[in-house]
Amino acid sequence: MFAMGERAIAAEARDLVKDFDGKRAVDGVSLTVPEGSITGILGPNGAGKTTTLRMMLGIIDPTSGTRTLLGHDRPLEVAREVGYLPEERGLYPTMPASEAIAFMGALRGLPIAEGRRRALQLLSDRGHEDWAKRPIRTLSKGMAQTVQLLGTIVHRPRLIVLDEPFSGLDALNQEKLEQLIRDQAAAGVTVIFSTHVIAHAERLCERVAIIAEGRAAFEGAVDEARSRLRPIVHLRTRMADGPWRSALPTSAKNVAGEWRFELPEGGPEPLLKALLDSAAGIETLSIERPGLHDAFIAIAGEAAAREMGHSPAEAGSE
Ligand SMILES: Nc1ncnc2c1ncn2[C@@H]1O[C@H](COP(=O)(O)OP(=O)(O)OP(=O)(O)O)[C@@H](O)[C@H]1O
Repeated sequence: MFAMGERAIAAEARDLVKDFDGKRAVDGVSLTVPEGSITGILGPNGAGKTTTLRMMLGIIDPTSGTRTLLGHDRPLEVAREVGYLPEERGLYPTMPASEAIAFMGALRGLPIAEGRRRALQLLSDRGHEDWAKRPIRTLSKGMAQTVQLLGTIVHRPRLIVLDEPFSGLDALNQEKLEQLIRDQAAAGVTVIFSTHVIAHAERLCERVAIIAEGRAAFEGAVDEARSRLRPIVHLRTRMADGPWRSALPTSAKNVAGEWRFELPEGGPEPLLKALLDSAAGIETLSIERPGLHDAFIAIAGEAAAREMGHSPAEAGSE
């Protein structure tokens, strides 16, 4: 394993390409995942997120490009140290929940007796001890998904890869999942997850890869994506007009009485001085840092953003 600055790298992809039947599904995606970080792969449906994750895990081979997982360039060699929640959820319907968790651990080399012990612990830590004996088919979809998620971490992997883990969960369970992801990262586990909901990535991720039409439009720190955009000024004044207007950039737009514009390079002081000198009467003034959603639009374009479930309301009902 090599380092990025002072940090070890848990996973890395370089120029991954995947063709299916002559059609390019992934077109040169690169990704650097520092150990212990939470990294999001963001993009609309069909962008190539699942295919990228499968290549990184070694489930499929890339047409070209390279990847390393926990220092190995044959990812399956480290399968026991990896947890994977695939997009297609599925557990044996007749298996009791605790058995399903232990079984998933056994598939990754955890002795079944230890798996059973940990399964009960994982369930009771979350107040779900009553689920333990219930066959999967008697659980709701969200409950079954939680069980599958616990099965993904029962063998205490160093790296977990979650494909669209939030979809199918209600708002409360999405929040619990966010906490689980944070707890895992705090314990030193590296987390990679894919999503088409920007809000989850914004709240959780240190780094993101924005994928649109198979290409990585951006890969790096969330802060770096956001800092590509200038802060936005919102201003309301009592006076509709006055000499202060010449301090506004020409691109300023007035939306229902409120001026909106990018903070000029020179910072807010010249504007503030002009407003005060000409007694514009400031009613409201705010300078907002753009969010990841604004950065996503700037990087991947309006069309890709429209395909994403980006509003908080949508994020809650995914
Ligand atoms: N096994 C396959 N054979 C043929 N085409 C495939 C295969 N797997 C994926 N594709 C195609 O590759 C493209 C990217 O799919 P992928 O599942 O990676 O996207 P995604 O971003 O994960 O989207 P979603 O969230 O909808 O799964 C799509 O056009 C898909 O139809």
